[in-house]
Amino acid sequence: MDSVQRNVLVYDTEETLIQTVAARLLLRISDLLTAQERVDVALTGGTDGIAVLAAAAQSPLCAAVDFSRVHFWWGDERFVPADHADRNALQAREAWLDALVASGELPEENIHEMPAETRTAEAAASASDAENDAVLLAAAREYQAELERELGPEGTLDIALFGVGPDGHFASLFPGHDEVLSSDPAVKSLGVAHSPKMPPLRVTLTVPFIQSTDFVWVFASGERKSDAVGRALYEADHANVPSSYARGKEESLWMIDRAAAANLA
Ligand SMILES: O=C1O[C@H](COP(=O)(O)O)[C@@H](O)[C@H](O)[C@H]1O
Repeated sequence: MDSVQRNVLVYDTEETLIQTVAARLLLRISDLLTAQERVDVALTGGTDGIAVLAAAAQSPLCAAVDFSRVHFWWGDERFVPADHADRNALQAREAWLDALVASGELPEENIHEMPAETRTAEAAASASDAENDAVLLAAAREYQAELERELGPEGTLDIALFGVGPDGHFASLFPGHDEVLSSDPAVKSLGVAHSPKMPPLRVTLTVPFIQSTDFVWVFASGERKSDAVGRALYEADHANVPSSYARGKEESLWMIDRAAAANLA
Protein backbone atom coordinates (compact mmCIF):
# COMPACT_ATOMS: atom_id res chain seq x y z
CA MET A 1 0.00 0.00 0.00
CA ASP A 2 1.08 3.61 -0.55
CA SER A 3 1.78 6.36 1.97
CA VAL A 4 -1.05 8.66 0.85
CA GLN A 5 -3.80 8.65 3.47
CA ARG A 6 -7.06 7.76 1.74
CA ASN A 7 -10.05 6.61 3.71
CA VAL A 8 -12.45 4.09 2.25
CA LEU A 9 -16.07 3.54 3.27
CA VAL A 10 -17.91 0.52 1.90
CA TYR A 11 -21.73 0.38 1.79
CA ASP A 12 -23.84 -2.71 1.30
CA THR A 13 -25.83 -1.47 -1.65
CA GLU A 14 -25.63 1.12 -4.41
CA GLU A 15 -28.73 2.81 -3.02
CA THR A 16 -27.15 3.22 0.42
CA LEU A 17 -23.97 4.55 -1.18
CA ILE A 18 -25.82 7.16 -3.24
CA GLN A 19 -28.01 8.30 -0.34
CA THR A 20 -25.00 8.53 1.98
CA VAL A 21 -22.91 10.59 -0.43
CA ALA A 22 -25.82 12.99 -0.94
CA ALA A 23 -26.38 13.35 2.80
CA ARG A 24 -22.67 13.81 3.47
CA LEU A 25 -22.48 16.50 0.81
CA LEU A 26 -25.38 18.49 2.25
CA LEU A 27 -24.12 18.16 5.81
CA ARG A 28 -20.59 19.17 4.90
CA ILE A 29 -21.82 22.23 3.00
CA SER A 30 -24.03 23.16 5.95
CA ASP A 31 -21.14 22.73 8.41
CA LEU A 32 -18.73 24.79 6.30
CA LEU A 33 -21.25 27.59 5.95
CA THR A 34 -21.23 28.09 9.70
CA ALA A 35 -17.56 29.14 9.48
CA GLN A 36 -17.17 30.75 6.05
CA GLU A 37 -19.09 33.08 3.77
CA ARG A 38 -19.45 30.74 0.78
CA VAL A 39 -18.83 27.14 -0.20
CA ASP A 40 -17.52 26.12 -3.63
CA VAL A 41 -18.33 22.60 -4.79
CA ALA A 42 -17.22 20.80 -7.95
CA LEU A 43 -19.81 18.35 -9.25
CA THR A 44 -19.23 15.28 -11.37
CA GLY A 45 -21.18 13.68 -14.18
CA GLY A 46 -21.69 9.99 -14.88
CA THR A 47 -24.22 7.52 -13.59
CA ASP A 48 -23.22 7.66 -9.93
CA GLY A 49 -22.64 11.42 -9.99
CA ILE A 50 -26.08 12.27 -11.33
CA ALA A 51 -27.74 9.72 -9.03
CA VAL A 52 -26.17 11.55 -6.06
CA LEU A 53 -27.61 14.86 -7.24
CA ALA A 54 -31.06 13.32 -7.72
CA ALA A 55 -30.83 11.96 -4.16
CA ALA A 56 -29.75 15.37 -2.84
CA ALA A 57 -32.77 16.93 -4.53
CA GLN A 58 -35.06 14.70 -2.44
CA SER A 59 -33.19 15.06 0.84
CA PRO A 60 -34.73 16.85 3.82
CA LEU A 61 -31.17 17.95 4.63
CA CYS A 62 -31.50 20.60 1.89
CA ALA A 63 -33.36 22.64 4.50
CA ALA A 64 -30.09 22.93 6.45
CA VAL A 65 -28.27 24.65 3.56
CA ASP A 66 -28.34 28.31 2.56
CA PHE A 67 -27.86 27.77 -1.16
CA SER A 68 -27.49 31.48 -1.85
CA ARG A 69 -23.95 31.03 -0.46
CA VAL A 70 -23.14 27.83 -2.38
CA HIS A 71 -21.39 27.88 -5.77
CA PHE A 72 -21.41 24.88 -8.11
CA TRP A 73 -18.56 24.09 -10.50
CA TRP A 74 -17.64 20.99 -12.50
CA GLY A 75 -14.66 18.68 -12.35
CA ASP A 76 -15.07 17.97 -16.04
CA GLU A 77 -17.45 18.51 -18.90
CA ARG A 78 -18.27 16.88 -22.21
CA PHE A 79 -17.59 19.56 -24.85
CA VAL A 80 -20.94 19.42 -26.64
CA PRO A 81 -23.61 22.13 -27.16
CA ALA A 82 -25.18 23.48 -23.96
CA ASP A 83 -28.50 21.76 -24.70
CA HIS A 84 -26.96 18.36 -25.57
CA ALA A 85 -28.20 15.44 -23.47
CA ASP A 86 -24.59 14.29 -22.82
CA ARG A 87 -23.67 17.47 -21.01
CA ASN A 88 -22.84 16.93 -17.34
CA ALA A 89 -24.17 20.38 -16.42
CA LEU A 90 -27.49 19.82 -18.20
CA GLN A 91 -27.95 16.49 -16.42
CA ALA A 92 -27.10 18.14 -13.08
CA ARG A 93 -29.58 20.93 -13.74
CA GLU A 94 -32.32 18.45 -14.58
CA ALA A 95 -31.53 16.30 -11.54
CA TRP A 96 -31.30 19.11 -8.99
CA LEU A 97 -30.02 22.60 -9.83
CA ASP A 98 -32.96 23.80 -11.96
CA ALA A 99 -35.32 23.12 -9.05
CA LEU A 100 -33.10 25.07 -6.65
CA VAL A 101 -33.03 28.02 -9.04
CA ALA A 102 -36.77 27.84 -9.66
CA SER A 103 -37.50 27.88 -5.92
CA GLY A 104 -35.36 31.01 -5.55
CA GLU A 105 -32.87 29.25 -3.23
CA LEU A 106 -29.92 29.18 -5.65
CA PRO A 107 -29.01 32.25 -7.73
CA GLU A 108 -28.37 31.30 -11.36
CA GLU A 109 -25.04 33.15 -11.19
CA ASN A 110 -23.82 30.60 -8.58
CA ILE A 111 -23.81 27.92 -11.29
CA HIS A 112 -20.43 27.94 -13.05
CA GLU A 113 -20.69 25.68 -16.07
CA MET A 114 -17.67 24.85 -18.17
CA PRO A 115 -17.89 26.38 -21.67
CA ALA A 116 -19.97 24.52 -24.24
CA GLU A 117 -19.41 23.79 -27.92
CA THR A 118 -20.77 26.71 -29.95
CA ARG A 119 -19.72 25.64 -33.45
CA THR A 120 -22.36 24.22 -35.77
CA ALA A 121 -22.51 20.42 -35.92
CA GLU A 122 -21.08 20.58 -39.46
CA ALA A 123 -18.18 22.84 -38.46
CA ALA A 124 -17.35 20.70 -35.43
CA ALA A 125 -17.50 17.46 -37.42
CA SER A 126 -15.12 18.74 -40.10
CA ALA A 127 -12.68 20.48 -37.73
CA SER A 128 -9.01 19.51 -37.80
CA ASP A 129 -7.14 18.39 -34.66
CA ALA A 130 -5.42 21.77 -34.56
CA GLU A 131 -8.76 23.60 -34.67
CA ASN A 132 -10.18 21.42 -31.92
CA ASP A 133 -7.08 21.96 -29.79
CA ALA A 134 -7.43 25.73 -30.17
CA VAL A 135 -11.14 25.71 -29.28
CA LEU A 136 -10.54 23.47 -26.24
CA LEU A 137 -7.60 25.58 -25.06
CA ALA A 138 -9.78 28.69 -25.22
CA ALA A 139 -12.54 26.91 -23.27
CA ALA A 140 -10.10 25.71 -20.60
CA ARG A 141 -8.60 29.18 -20.24
CA GLU A 142 -12.06 30.73 -19.99
CA TYR A 143 -12.96 28.36 -17.15
CA GLN A 144 -9.69 29.01 -15.36
CA ALA A 145 -10.31 32.76 -15.66
CA GLU A 146 -13.76 32.30 -14.10
CA LEU A 147 -12.28 30.23 -11.27
CA GLU A 148 -9.70 32.92 -10.58
CA ARG A 149 -12.23 35.74 -10.80
CA GLU A 150 -14.52 34.02 -8.31
CA LEU A 151 -11.99 32.39 -5.97
CA GLY A 152 -8.98 34.68 -6.38
CA PRO A 153 -5.74 33.76 -8.20
CA GLU A 154 -4.68 31.30 -5.50
CA GLY A 155 -8.22 30.30 -4.51
CA THR A 156 -9.30 26.69 -4.21
CA LEU A 157 -12.50 24.67 -4.08
CA ASP A 158 -13.92 23.41 -0.80
CA ILE A 159 -15.40 20.12 -1.98
CA ALA A 160 -14.90 18.14 -5.19
CA LEU A 161 -16.97 15.07 -6.09
CA PHE A 162 -15.71 12.51 -8.56
CA GLY A 163 -17.04 9.36 -10.15
CA VAL A 164 -14.70 6.71 -11.52
CA GLY A 165 -14.90 5.01 -14.89
CA PRO A 166 -14.32 1.27 -15.30
CA ASP A 167 -11.02 2.25 -16.97
CA GLY A 168 -9.93 4.13 -13.83
CA HIS A 169 -10.50 7.64 -15.18
CA PHE A 170 -11.83 10.43 -13.04
CA ALA A 171 -12.87 13.92 -14.19
CA SER A 172 -11.81 13.71 -17.88
CA LEU A 173 -8.35 12.41 -17.02
CA PHE A 174 -7.92 9.16 -18.93
CA PRO A 175 -5.34 6.37 -18.58
CA GLY A 176 -2.14 7.06 -20.47
CA HIS A 177 -3.21 10.56 -21.57
CA ASP A 178 -0.83 13.48 -21.16
CA GLU A 179 -3.37 15.59 -19.26
CA VAL A 180 -2.99 13.28 -16.25
CA LEU A 181 0.65 14.32 -15.93
CA SER A 182 0.07 18.08 -16.12
CA SER A 183 1.86 19.19 -12.97
CA ASP A 184 2.02 22.98 -13.32
CA PRO A 185 -0.02 24.39 -10.42
CA ALA A 186 -0.71 27.50 -12.52
CA VAL A 187 -2.77 25.40 -14.97
CA LYS A 188 -6.16 24.61 -13.44
CA SER A 189 -8.14 23.51 -16.46
CA LEU A 190 -7.25 21.67 -19.68
CA GLY A 191 -8.87 20.61 -22.94
CA VAL A 192 -9.01 16.91 -23.80
CA ALA A 193 -9.19 16.17 -27.52
CA HIS A 194 -9.27 12.39 -27.87
CA SER A 195 -11.26 10.99 -24.99
CA PRO A 196 -11.60 7.20 -25.30
CA LYS A 197 -15.08 7.60 -23.82
CA MET A 198 -17.57 9.47 -25.95
CA PRO A 199 -17.86 12.34 -26.60
CA PRO A 200 -14.22 12.81 -27.60
CA LEU A 201 -13.86 16.52 -26.79
CA ARG A 202 -13.86 17.51 -23.12
CA VAL A 203 -12.63 20.04 -20.57
CA THR A 204 -11.21 18.91 -17.24
CA LEU A 205 -9.72 20.28 -14.05
CA THR A 206 -6.08 19.33 -13.60
CA VAL A 207 -4.57 17.09 -10.93
CA PRO A 208 -2.77 19.98 -9.13
CA PHE A 209 -5.94 22.03 -8.92
CA ILE A 210 -8.02 19.03 -7.83
CA GLN A 211 -5.44 18.23 -5.14
CA SER A 212 -5.65 21.80 -3.84
CA THR A 213 -9.29 21.13 -2.84
CA ASP A 214 -9.99 20.58 0.86
CA PHE A 215 -12.39 17.65 0.57
CA VAL A 216 -12.01 15.28 -2.37
CA TRP A 217 -14.59 12.54 -2.42
CA VAL A 218 -14.62 9.73 -4.96
CA PHE A 219 -17.49 7.30 -5.27
CA ALA A 220 -18.17 4.26 -7.40
CA SER A 221 -20.72 1.49 -7.59
CA GLY A 222 -20.98 -1.86 -9.27
CA GLU A 223 -18.79 -4.82 -10.06
CA ARG A 224 -17.72 -3.30 -13.40
CA LYS A 225 -15.75 -0.67 -11.47
CA SER A 226 -14.16 -3.04 -8.95
CA ASP A 227 -10.96 -3.51 -10.95
CA ALA A 228 -10.44 0.27 -11.32
CA VAL A 229 -11.20 0.87 -7.63
CA GLY A 230 -8.81 -1.88 -6.55
CA ARG A 231 -5.99 -0.53 -8.71
CA ALA A 232 -6.55 3.12 -7.73
CA LEU A 233 -6.44 2.32 -4.04
CA TYR A 234 -3.55 -0.11 -4.23
CA GLU A 235 -1.05 2.61 -5.08
CA ALA A 236 -1.30 6.41 -5.45
CA ASP A 237 -0.23 8.41 -8.51
CA HIS A 238 -0.35 5.91 -11.32
CA ALA A 239 -0.80 7.51 -14.76
CA ASN A 240 -2.53 4.35 -15.96
CA VAL A 241 -5.11 4.69 -13.19
CA PRO A 242 -5.84 8.43 -13.08
CA SER A 243 -8.24 8.20 -10.15
CA SER A 244 -5.23 7.13 -8.05
CA TYR A 245 -4.35 10.86 -8.06
CA ALA A 246 -7.63 11.85 -6.43
CA ARG A 247 -6.93 13.36 -3.06
CA GLY A 248 -7.66 16.50 -1.09
CA LYS A 249 -5.77 18.70 1.34
CA GLU A 250 -7.97 17.88 4.29
CA GLU A 251 -9.72 14.68 3.29
CA SER A 252 -9.38 12.05 0.59
CA LEU A 253 -12.40 9.83 0.88
CA TRP A 254 -13.52 6.95 -1.28
CA MET A 255 -17.09 5.73 -0.92
CA ILE A 256 -18.01 2.55 -2.73
CA ASP A 257 -20.60 -0.17 -2.63
CA ARG A 258 -19.77 -3.79 -1.84
CA ALA A 259 -19.73 -4.79 -5.51
CA ALA A 260 -17.16 -2.10 -6.35
CA ALA A 261 -15.09 -3.21 -3.34
CA ALA A 262 -14.70 -6.75 -4.65
CA ASN A 263 -10.98 -6.29 -5.44
CA LEU A 264 -10.03 -4.68 -2.14
CA ALA A 265 -8.17 -6.72 0.44
O1 LIG B 1 -17.74 10.70 -18.74
C1 LIG B 1 -17.70 10.76 -17.53
O2 LIG B 1 -17.54 9.62 -16.79
C2 LIG B 1 -17.19 9.61 -15.41
C3 LIG B 1 -17.69 8.28 -14.82
O3 LIG B 1 -18.98 8.02 -15.30
P1 LIG B 1 -19.80 6.69 -14.95
O4 LIG B 1 -21.04 6.76 -15.79
O5 LIG B 1 -18.93 5.51 -15.30
O6 LIG B 1 -20.12 6.73 -13.47
C4 LIG B 1 -17.70 10.82 -14.72
O7 LIG B 1 -17.20 10.88 -13.42
C5 LIG B 1 -17.32 12.10 -15.50
O8 LIG B 1 -17.75 13.27 -14.84
C6 LIG B 1 -17.98 12.03 -16.84
O9 LIG B 1 -17.69 13.15 -17.66
